Amino acid sequence: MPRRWPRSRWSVKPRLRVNNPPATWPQGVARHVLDRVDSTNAEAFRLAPTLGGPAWIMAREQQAGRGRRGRAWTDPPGNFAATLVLRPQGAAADAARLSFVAALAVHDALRDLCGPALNLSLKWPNDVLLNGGKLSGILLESSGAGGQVAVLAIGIGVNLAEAPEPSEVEAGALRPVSLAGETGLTMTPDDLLDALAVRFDEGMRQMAAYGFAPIRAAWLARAARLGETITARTGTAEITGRFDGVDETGALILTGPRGRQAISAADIHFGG
Ligand SMILES: O=C(O)CCCC[C@@H]1SC[C@@H]2NC(=O)N[C@@H]21
Repeated sequence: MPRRWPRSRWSVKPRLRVNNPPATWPQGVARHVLDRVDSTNAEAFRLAPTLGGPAWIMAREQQAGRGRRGRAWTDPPGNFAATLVLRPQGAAADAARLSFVAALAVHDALRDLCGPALNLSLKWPNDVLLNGGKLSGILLESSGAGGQVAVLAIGIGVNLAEAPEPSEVEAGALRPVSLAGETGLTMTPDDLLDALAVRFDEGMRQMAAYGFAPIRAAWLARAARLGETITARTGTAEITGRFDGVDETGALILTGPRGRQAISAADIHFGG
Protein backbone atom coordinates (compact mmCIF):
# COMPACT_ATOMS: atom_id res chain seq x y z
CA MET A 1 0.00 0.00 0.00
CA PRO A 2 1.25 3.53 -0.69
CA ARG A 3 2.48 5.28 2.43
CA ARG A 4 1.97 8.76 1.07
CA TRP A 5 0.77 10.17 -2.15
CA PRO A 6 2.50 13.26 -3.56
CA ARG A 7 -0.37 14.42 -5.74
CA SER A 8 1.57 17.29 -7.27
CA ARG A 9 3.87 14.90 -9.14
CA TRP A 10 1.35 12.21 -10.01
CA SER A 11 -1.70 12.11 -12.16
CA VAL A 12 -2.54 8.42 -11.95
CA LYS A 13 -3.14 6.36 -8.83
CA PRO A 14 -0.65 3.47 -8.55
CA ARG A 15 -1.82 -0.10 -8.82
CA LEU A 16 -0.01 -2.27 -6.32
CA ARG A 17 -0.69 -5.99 -6.16
CA VAL A 18 0.51 -7.09 -2.79
CA ASN A 19 1.28 -10.71 -1.81
CA ASN A 20 -0.63 -12.00 -4.80
CA PRO A 21 1.58 -13.82 -7.30
CA PRO A 22 -0.04 -13.67 -10.71
CA ALA A 23 -1.35 -16.78 -12.42
CA THR A 24 0.69 -15.50 -15.35
CA TRP A 25 4.06 -16.67 -13.96
CA PRO A 26 5.79 -17.99 -17.12
CA GLN A 27 5.50 -21.70 -17.73
CA GLY A 28 8.69 -23.72 -17.51
CA VAL A 29 10.52 -21.07 -15.47
CA ALA A 30 11.54 -22.02 -11.91
CA ARG A 31 11.15 -19.59 -8.99
CA HIS A 32 13.58 -19.85 -6.06
CA VAL A 33 13.31 -17.47 -3.11
CA LEU A 34 16.13 -17.60 -0.56
CA ASP A 35 16.26 -15.97 2.86
CA ARG A 36 19.92 -15.02 2.58
CA VAL A 37 22.72 -15.35 0.05
CA ASP A 38 26.13 -13.87 -0.69
CA SER A 39 25.20 -12.88 -4.24
CA THR A 40 22.27 -14.13 -6.31
CA ASN A 41 24.61 -14.13 -9.33
CA ALA A 42 27.08 -16.37 -7.47
CA GLU A 43 24.17 -18.62 -6.45
CA ALA A 44 23.05 -18.76 -10.09
CA PHE A 45 26.36 -20.33 -11.14
CA ARG A 46 26.26 -22.76 -8.21
CA LEU A 47 22.71 -23.84 -9.08
CA ALA A 48 23.13 -23.88 -12.86
CA PRO A 49 24.30 -27.52 -13.16
CA THR A 50 21.18 -28.68 -11.28
CA LEU A 51 18.65 -26.66 -13.29
CA GLY A 52 16.53 -28.14 -16.05
CA GLY A 53 15.55 -24.77 -17.52
CA PRO A 54 15.47 -21.05 -16.82
CA ALA A 55 15.17 -20.02 -13.17
CA TRP A 56 14.73 -16.86 -11.17
CA ILE A 57 16.67 -16.77 -7.91
CA MET A 58 15.64 -14.03 -5.49
CA ALA A 59 17.13 -13.36 -2.06
CA ARG A 60 15.48 -11.46 0.77
CA GLU A 61 18.95 -10.57 2.02
CA GLN A 62 22.04 -10.30 -0.17
CA GLN A 63 25.29 -9.87 1.73
CA ALA A 64 27.93 -9.56 -0.99
CA GLY A 65 26.12 -8.16 -4.03
CA ARG A 66 28.26 -7.62 -7.10
CA GLY A 67 28.03 -4.55 -9.35
CA ARG A 68 29.37 -3.71 -12.80
CA ARG A 69 33.12 -3.27 -13.28
CA GLY A 70 34.02 -5.08 -10.06
CA ARG A 71 32.11 -2.69 -7.81
CA ALA A 72 30.12 -3.82 -4.79
CA TRP A 73 26.31 -3.51 -4.74
CA THR A 74 24.77 -2.90 -1.35
CA ASP A 75 21.31 -4.18 -0.53
CA PRO A 76 19.53 -2.75 2.47
CA PRO A 77 16.54 -4.86 3.65
CA GLY A 78 13.47 -4.50 1.46
CA ASN A 79 15.41 -3.92 -1.74
CA PHE A 80 15.11 -6.28 -4.69
CA ALA A 81 17.98 -8.64 -5.55
CA ALA A 82 17.39 -11.41 -8.06
CA THR A 83 19.08 -13.25 -10.89
CA LEU A 84 17.63 -14.96 -13.91
CA VAL A 85 19.82 -17.90 -14.88
CA LEU A 86 19.67 -19.14 -18.46
CA ARG A 87 21.54 -21.67 -20.54
CA PRO A 88 21.27 -19.89 -23.89
CA GLN A 89 23.76 -21.98 -25.93
CA GLY A 90 24.38 -18.90 -28.05
CA ALA A 91 27.09 -16.41 -28.86
CA ALA A 92 28.19 -13.79 -26.33
CA ALA A 93 26.82 -11.01 -28.57
CA ASP A 94 23.33 -12.53 -28.38
CA ALA A 95 23.60 -12.69 -24.62
CA ALA A 96 24.57 -9.00 -24.44
CA ARG A 97 21.31 -8.05 -26.18
CA LEU A 98 19.43 -9.70 -23.33
CA SER A 99 20.61 -6.92 -21.05
CA PHE A 100 18.29 -4.59 -23.01
CA VAL A 101 15.44 -7.08 -22.59
CA ALA A 102 16.19 -7.06 -18.86
CA ALA A 103 16.26 -3.26 -18.49
CA LEU A 104 13.00 -2.95 -20.44
CA ALA A 105 11.41 -5.65 -18.31
CA VAL A 106 12.38 -3.86 -15.08
CA HIS A 107 11.06 -0.56 -16.45
CA ASP A 108 7.77 -2.02 -17.63
CA ALA A 109 7.20 -4.20 -14.55
CA LEU A 110 7.60 -1.16 -12.28
CA ARG A 111 5.15 0.77 -14.47
CA ASP A 112 2.73 -2.17 -14.36
CA LEU A 113 2.80 -2.06 -10.57
CA CYS A 114 2.93 1.69 -9.97
CA GLY A 115 1.12 3.17 -12.95
CA PRO A 116 2.24 5.16 -15.98
CA ALA A 117 3.02 8.36 -14.08
CA LEU A 118 6.14 6.80 -12.54
CA ASN A 119 8.94 8.93 -14.02
CA LEU A 120 11.20 6.14 -15.27
CA SER A 121 13.81 6.19 -18.01
CA LEU A 122 16.69 4.01 -19.20
CA LYS A 123 20.41 4.76 -19.26
CA TRP A 124 22.74 2.79 -21.51
CA PRO A 125 23.42 -0.02 -21.25
CA ASN A 126 20.92 -1.19 -18.66
CA ASP A 127 20.35 1.17 -15.72
CA VAL A 128 16.79 2.14 -14.83
CA LEU A 129 16.38 5.71 -13.61
CA LEU A 130 13.63 7.24 -11.49
CA ASN A 131 13.30 11.02 -11.49
CA GLY A 132 16.75 11.05 -13.12
CA GLY A 133 18.50 9.11 -10.33
CA LYS A 134 19.72 5.50 -10.44
CA LEU A 135 17.01 3.14 -9.19
CA SER A 136 18.21 -0.15 -10.64
CA GLY A 137 21.37 -1.77 -11.92
CA ILE A 138 21.85 -4.94 -13.94
CA LEU A 139 24.91 -7.18 -14.06
CA LEU A 140 25.31 -9.87 -16.73
CA GLU A 141 27.85 -12.59 -16.01
CA SER A 142 28.47 -15.67 -18.10
CA SER A 143 30.51 -18.82 -18.35
CA GLY A 144 31.33 -20.81 -21.44
CA ALA A 145 34.05 -21.52 -23.97
CA GLY A 146 34.88 -20.74 -27.59
CA GLY A 147 32.71 -17.60 -27.72
CA GLN A 148 29.62 -19.60 -26.70
CA VAL A 149 27.71 -18.83 -23.54
CA ALA A 150 26.89 -21.94 -21.48
CA VAL A 151 25.41 -20.20 -18.44
CA LEU A 152 24.16 -16.63 -18.36
CA ALA A 153 23.30 -14.90 -15.09
CA ILE A 154 21.26 -11.71 -15.42
CA GLY A 155 21.43 -10.09 -11.99
CA ILE A 156 19.03 -7.28 -11.18
CA GLY A 157 19.07 -4.97 -8.19
CA VAL A 158 16.29 -2.44 -7.55
CA ASN A 159 16.33 0.05 -4.67
CA LEU A 160 12.74 -0.44 -3.61
CA ALA A 161 13.12 0.62 0.01
CA GLU A 162 16.43 2.40 0.38
CA ALA A 163 19.20 3.85 -1.76
CA PRO A 164 22.89 3.88 -0.87
CA GLU A 165 24.26 7.18 0.41
CA PRO A 166 25.71 9.34 -2.38
CA SER A 167 29.06 9.00 -0.56
CA GLU A 168 28.92 5.22 -1.17
CA VAL A 169 28.97 5.59 -4.96
CA GLU A 170 31.87 6.91 -6.95
CA ALA A 171 32.35 10.56 -7.82
CA GLY A 172 30.39 11.60 -10.91
CA ALA A 173 27.98 8.67 -10.68
CA LEU A 174 24.26 9.36 -10.86
CA ARG A 175 22.49 10.07 -7.58
CA PRO A 176 21.19 6.75 -6.18
CA VAL A 177 17.44 6.82 -5.49
CA SER A 178 14.83 4.45 -4.09
CA LEU A 179 11.20 3.94 -5.04
CA ALA A 180 10.07 4.66 -1.48
CA GLY A 181 12.30 7.72 -1.13
CA GLU A 182 11.20 9.32 -4.39
CA THR A 183 7.51 8.45 -4.37
CA GLY A 184 6.48 7.15 -0.95
CA LEU A 185 5.34 3.93 -2.60
CA THR A 186 6.15 0.59 -1.03
CA MET A 187 6.44 -2.60 -3.04
CA THR A 188 7.57 -6.03 -1.92
CA PRO A 189 10.40 -7.80 -3.74
CA ASP A 190 8.00 -10.72 -4.32
CA ASP A 191 5.53 -8.51 -6.18
CA LEU A 192 8.27 -7.10 -8.35
CA LEU A 193 9.65 -10.58 -9.08
CA ASP A 194 6.26 -11.80 -10.30
CA ALA A 195 5.71 -8.81 -12.56
CA LEU A 196 9.29 -8.87 -13.82
CA ALA A 197 9.22 -12.56 -14.73
CA VAL A 198 6.16 -11.93 -16.90
CA ARG A 199 7.69 -8.91 -18.63
CA PHE A 200 11.02 -10.64 -19.19
CA ASP A 201 9.29 -13.65 -20.70
CA GLU A 202 7.37 -11.36 -23.09
CA GLY A 203 10.63 -9.70 -24.15
CA MET A 204 12.33 -13.04 -24.78
CA ARG A 205 9.42 -14.20 -26.92
CA GLN A 206 9.45 -10.94 -28.87
CA MET A 207 13.16 -11.25 -29.54
CA ALA A 208 12.82 -14.90 -30.58
CA ALA A 209 10.06 -14.00 -33.02
CA TYR A 210 11.23 -10.64 -34.43
CA GLY A 211 14.89 -10.23 -33.47
CA PHE A 212 16.52 -7.33 -31.63
CA ALA A 213 14.90 -4.48 -33.64
CA PRO A 214 11.67 -4.10 -31.62
CA ILE A 215 13.56 -4.43 -28.34
CA ARG A 216 15.98 -1.72 -29.46
CA ALA A 217 13.10 0.53 -30.55
CA ALA A 218 11.28 0.06 -27.25
CA TRP A 219 14.49 0.69 -25.30
CA LEU A 220 15.18 3.90 -27.27
CA ALA A 221 11.62 5.10 -26.69
CA ARG A 222 12.39 5.04 -22.96
CA ALA A 223 16.01 6.25 -23.14
CA ALA A 224 17.22 9.23 -21.10
CA ARG A 225 19.13 12.02 -22.91
CA LEU A 226 18.66 10.71 -26.46
CA GLY A 227 19.92 13.42 -28.85
CA GLU A 228 21.76 15.21 -26.04
CA THR A 229 25.48 15.51 -25.32
CA ILE A 230 26.81 12.81 -23.00
CA THR A 231 30.23 11.41 -22.07
CA ALA A 232 31.32 7.77 -22.34
CA ARG A 233 34.29 6.74 -20.20
CA THR A 234 35.94 3.52 -21.28
CA GLY A 235 38.89 2.15 -19.33
CA THR A 236 41.25 4.16 -21.56
CA ALA A 237 39.35 7.06 -23.14
CA GLU A 238 36.70 9.70 -22.55
CA ILE A 239 34.45 10.39 -25.52
CA THR A 240 31.90 13.22 -25.51
CA GLY A 241 29.29 13.48 -28.22
CA ARG A 242 25.62 13.44 -29.14
CA PHE A 243 23.81 10.31 -28.04
CA ASP A 244 22.40 9.10 -31.36
CA GLY A 245 21.07 5.70 -30.38
CA VAL A 246 22.09 2.08 -30.15
CA ASP A 247 23.22 -0.12 -33.05
CA GLU A 248 22.12 -3.66 -33.89
CA THR A 249 24.71 -5.12 -31.50
CA GLY A 250 23.57 -2.93 -28.62
CA ALA A 251 26.61 -0.60 -28.86
CA LEU A 252 26.08 3.05 -27.94
CA ILE A 253 26.27 5.48 -30.88
CA LEU A 254 27.94 8.80 -30.10
CA THR A 255 28.51 11.51 -32.71
CA GLY A 256 31.30 13.89 -31.80
CA PRO A 257 34.26 15.74 -33.28
CA ARG A 258 35.64 12.40 -34.61
CA GLY A 259 32.37 11.51 -36.31
CA ARG A 260 30.10 8.64 -35.42
CA GLN A 261 31.49 6.09 -32.96
CA ALA A 262 30.01 2.82 -31.72
CA ILE A 263 31.01 2.12 -28.12
CA SER A 264 30.44 -1.35 -26.75
CA ALA A 265 31.62 -0.92 -23.14
CA ALA A 266 31.76 2.27 -21.08
CA ASP A 267 30.35 4.16 -18.12
CA ILE A 268 28.05 6.96 -19.21
CA HIS A 269 28.07 10.39 -17.59
CA PHE A 270 25.42 12.97 -18.24
CA GLY A 271 27.36 15.88 -16.81
CA GLY A 272 25.76 19.18 -15.86
O1 LIG B 1 26.56 -2.03 -10.96
C1 LIG B 1 25.39 -2.18 -11.38
O2 LIG B 1 24.71 -1.22 -11.75
C2 LIG B 1 24.80 -3.56 -11.43
C3 LIG B 1 24.29 -4.00 -10.09
C4 LIG B 1 23.65 -5.38 -10.12
C5 LIG B 1 23.23 -5.82 -8.74
C6 LIG B 1 22.44 -7.10 -8.76
S1 LIG B 1 21.62 -7.42 -7.24
C7 LIG B 1 21.21 -9.02 -7.79
C8 LIG B 1 22.40 -9.55 -8.57
N1 LIG B 1 23.33 -10.21 -7.69
C9 LIG B 1 24.48 -9.57 -7.62
O3 LIG B 1 25.47 -9.93 -6.94
N2 LIG B 1 24.46 -8.49 -8.40
C10 LIG B 1 23.20 -8.36 -9.09
